[in-house]
Amino acid sequence: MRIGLTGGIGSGKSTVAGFFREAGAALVDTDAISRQLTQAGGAAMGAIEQAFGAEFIAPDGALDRDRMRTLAFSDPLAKRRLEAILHPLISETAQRQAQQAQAPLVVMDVPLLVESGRWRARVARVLVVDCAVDTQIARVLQRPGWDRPRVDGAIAAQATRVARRAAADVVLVNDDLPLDALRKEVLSLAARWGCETIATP
Ligand SMILES: CC(C)(COP(=O)(O)OP(=O)(O)OC[C@H]1O[C@@H](n2cnc3c(N)ncnc32)[C@H](O)[C@@H]1O)[C@@H](O)C(=O)NCCC(=O)NCCS
Ligand SMILES: Nc1ncnc2c1ncn2[C@@H]1O[C@H](COP(=O)(O)OP(=O)(O)OP(=O)(O)O)[C@@H](O)[C@H]1O
Repeated sequence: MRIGLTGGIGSGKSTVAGFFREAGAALVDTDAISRQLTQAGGAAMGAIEQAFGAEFIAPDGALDRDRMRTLAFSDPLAKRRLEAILHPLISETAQRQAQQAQAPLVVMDVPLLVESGRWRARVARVLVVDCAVDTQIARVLQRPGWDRPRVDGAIAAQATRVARRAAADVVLVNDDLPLDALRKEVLSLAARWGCETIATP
């Protein structure tokens, strides 16, 4: 069974994905695919340099993520140009990884599942990790390279909580939830969706 895992920036998707992996699910992580495509020599780098110029390439040949983050989360047109390059490549790679996965449950971690029309038909269920915007902001501000305007820009560029929850088959509320309680909820979902949990939930 294939499920889509989504949520706003900093909601806790990667944390939830890690618990699914613990339960024996295979993970397809579109953020990780995007980072591979934009490493030095990555399949998207030629088109990115052509579209944005050499100043967006770091000295090691990878995408200059700090510079692109600043641009993409303040300039919607630039973000769309970047997505036009990356999304078809991310989509193709994610489909291939999902087809090759052997596990009974395949979890596709797609931050933009609700925003982009292409994912819903590919998954049997949509699991949304939801939390308050203030929680998202506090979590993302802990990361190096992020400041308040960038966090606000990223949140504004994503679906609203209401839209995301409307697209959900299951919502995991991840505000003030101890990690162990979150883990238990994920292990029981994994069991429901076909994983024999290896740990006692
Ligand atoms: C703008 C970039 C360079 C910022 O890089 P950075 O290392 O800071 O972030 P990272 O890639 O780890 O993403 C972190 C989070 O940002 C949010 N985010 C990323 N891309 C987007 C986007 N196009 N629109 C809205 N939010 C986004 C997601 O919540 C994601 O989980 C990078 O996110 C990027 O290349 N984005 C375009 C590709 C994309 O749309 N990826 C989403 C996977 S479908
Ligand atoms: N229930 C929780 N209790 C404590 N900390 C949490 C909880 N859930 C998530 N976090 C922390 O919040 C931060 C963001 O979580 P995570 O990286 O899983 O979010 P994400 O949705 O994958 O983010 P992004 O959209 O940027 O990829 C991490 O440092 C994580 O450890």
